[in-house]
Amino acid sequence: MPAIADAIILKNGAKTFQQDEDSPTYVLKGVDLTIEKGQFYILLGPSGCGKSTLLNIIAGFLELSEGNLEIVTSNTNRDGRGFVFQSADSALFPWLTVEENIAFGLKMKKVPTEERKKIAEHYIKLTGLTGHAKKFPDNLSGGMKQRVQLARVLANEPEILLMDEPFGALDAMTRRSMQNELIRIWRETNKTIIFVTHDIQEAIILGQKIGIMSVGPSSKITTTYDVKLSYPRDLTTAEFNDCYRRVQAHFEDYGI
Ligand SMILES: Nc1ncnc2c1ncn2[C@@H]1O[C@H](COP(=O)(O)OP(=O)(O)OP(=O)(O)O)[C@@H](O)[C@H]1O
Repeated sequence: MPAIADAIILKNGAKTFQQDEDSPTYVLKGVDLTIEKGQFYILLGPSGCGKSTLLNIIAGFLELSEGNLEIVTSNTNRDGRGFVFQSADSALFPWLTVEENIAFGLKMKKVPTEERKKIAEHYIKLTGLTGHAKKFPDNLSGGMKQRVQLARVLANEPEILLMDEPFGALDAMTRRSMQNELIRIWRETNKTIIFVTHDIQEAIILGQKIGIMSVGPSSKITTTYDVKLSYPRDLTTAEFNDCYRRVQAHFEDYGI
């Protein structure tokens, strides 16, 4: 048995949305991907290349047109995967408080009230929401709303977190602090994370491994890049800049 188990293995994955079988347009084609358990993996690529499509396939929201996807979790249903959307506004229920939003999935699973409360409290603390439990989403900042969304996903105890540009709509300072928070939470929970972004700096701040996608159509992961820098990562160092240049060079090869 390998020391580190694989969590996600995709072989020769392809996706086409076109119904016309004679001339299918492939959004994704020939995608190979292996993500280890506990790894922080970044899917990095230009706008429209198919990052969200690939993440949605891994989430089980979309079917592959070709290829084979293996998700290895001890949980056999979709609960093994938790999805954090780009917009917390559309993901949260505005008529529920922070703690009710976080406990919502548990309520649906008929977890007893006391246990629900305990679990919600734990994730409120973990995501830095202490003191905000009784507030409604409309009374929270964008960063706080994303914390609630993350807490709600974590409360369902997924082994794999799938995050689709979750900080894309935040201002630069909030975004930086959320990146730091996410690294802390990842290290405390040992989750496998797949994080989609088109921002090279964000990819290097967060990821252990970066899967670089080519421009679509027929996009695939052309290169994987191991980021060897220790956490927390310092953007001002020569090592960080060197890493940035190397990743950027992959895109320059494609004229982006
Ligand atoms: N349901 C769909 N039906 C038809 N085409 C789709 C559908 N979903 C996505 N596409 C197309 O697939 C391509 C990839 O879209 P996708 O949203 O996955 O890219 P992305 O890399 O996540 O983009 P962005 O960074 O802008 O969010 C786009 O050309 C898009 O128009």
